[in-house]
Formats: sequence, structure tokens, C-alpha cells
Amino acid sequence: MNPREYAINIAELEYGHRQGPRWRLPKWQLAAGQTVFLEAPSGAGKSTLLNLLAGLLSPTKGELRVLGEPLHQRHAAQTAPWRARQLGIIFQNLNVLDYLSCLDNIRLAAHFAHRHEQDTGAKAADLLQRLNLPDSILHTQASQLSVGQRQRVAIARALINDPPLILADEPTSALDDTNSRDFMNLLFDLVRERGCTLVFASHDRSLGERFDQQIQLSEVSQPL
Ligand SMILES: Nc1ncnc2c1ncn2[C@@H]1O[C@H](COP(=O)(O)OP(=O)(O)OP(=O)(O)O)[C@@H](O)[C@H]1O
Repeated sequence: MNPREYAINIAELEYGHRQGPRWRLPKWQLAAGQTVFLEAPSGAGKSTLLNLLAGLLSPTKGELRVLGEPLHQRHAAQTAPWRARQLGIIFQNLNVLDYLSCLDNIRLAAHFAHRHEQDTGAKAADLLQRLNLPDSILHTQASQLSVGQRQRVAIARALINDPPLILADEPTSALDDTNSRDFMNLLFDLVRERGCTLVFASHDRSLGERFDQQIQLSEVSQPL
């Protein structure tokens, strides 16, 4: 396969926190358009690896290419514009900003990616409708949303820039079974429809079945 067709291409990578644990990841290649479930127990380094894939952490050694971008040659501080345009990130705590409206939460992501303002409103409304949220909620302050509505805003925000890669870090960990199932259904519908690559990290292996690949972090990386 042409290396450009890999969404993720890792070789002989060493990474970790300056004053914390470190890992070695000899090889991991993920073809574009694949959905992958990255399973590991709490504390095993899932968020650390996702931060590395997002360009928020720099590797100490080895090669790390995400969507063709050689992140091993970049400082984390330089990667913000790339991240804003190319990645949709769904955080563990969703990170929806309470003091902004739904629309402004979504618009902010578009703003960071330098998207045209007028397009964004219509696109956000479209996405929220797709996610079964009424138009009337667009201008509601996020602090007034239910958990299920918040999740949908987090998905819309991750997708507003049509990113080729979505990184999700335990986004269902605070949800009950019904909300968790709904969240996964919506996320998968949109990811499949758009042909995005999805890396979804969780300790809950019951969520892994519908993914193209299931990977145990301990199978691909070792502590140093
Ligand atoms: N900024 C940091 N500096 C030093 N050590 C850190 C830092 N962030 C995390 N760690 C340590 O790195 C290890 C992995 O942390 P990480 O957050 O990647 O785990 P995780 O698998 O995502 O866990 P969880 O599922 O509980 O969020 C832990 O031992 C943690 O204490």
C-alpha cells in the first residue's frame, strides 16, 4: 500500500511523559477509512497515545505519520492548525463549553479551522438535525443541555470540518447503557456515511464488536 493511504503509520516509536511512564510501539499501520477500537485498562496509556496521534505530544524517537503529516518532525506547539483542519476529537468528558450556545460550541471548531462563517451555521444546523436535535436548540446555552444532547453537540463539533480522522477517548465512560448505545449508533452512522477513519479508545470491550479492527494496546506497545 502506498504510505499516503495510511491514516496512521508508526515505526519504532518511543513516547511518554517527561516525568512519567514511557512506551515503545514498534509498528502500527492503519489504512484510511478503517474504524479501530483501541482497548486497554485504565492507566495503560490510551489518552497518551491519542494525544500523540493528535500532535499534542511529541515522540522521543521513531516515526509517526498521521494522514501523511510527519508528526515526529513537528513540535507539538506547531500542530494546532493541522489538528483543527484534519482531526475531529471527542474527549472523555466531551468538553462542551457550558457558557456558549450549541451553535457557538460547533462554530468555534470551524473558526479554528478557518472555515467560512456563513457556511458553518447552515452546516451545524444540518448536522444537529441529522443527530435528532431540533433547530431550536442551536441557540440554547450548553449548560442547559441533557447528557444525550451534549453528546450530540460533541459529535457535531468533531464532524463540522469534515475531518478525515476522528479520535475518540472514552466518550461513553460517563453514560448509562442506553445513552452509550445511542451515542455509538449516531457516531457510526456519520462515520460510515463520510468514510472517516475512526480511532476509538475505551476500556469497555463490549463496545468493540462493530469496529473493523479491535486492538489491545498491550499487543502493539510495551512499557519501557
Ligand atoms: N502529564 C503527565 N505527566 C506524567 N505522567 C502522566 C501524565 N499524564 C498521564 N501520565 C501517566 O501516564 C500513564 C497513562 O496515562 P493515560 O492518561 O494515557 O492513561 P489511560 O489509559 O488513558 O487511562 P484512563 O482510561 O484512566 O484515562 C498513567 O500512569 C498516568 O499517571
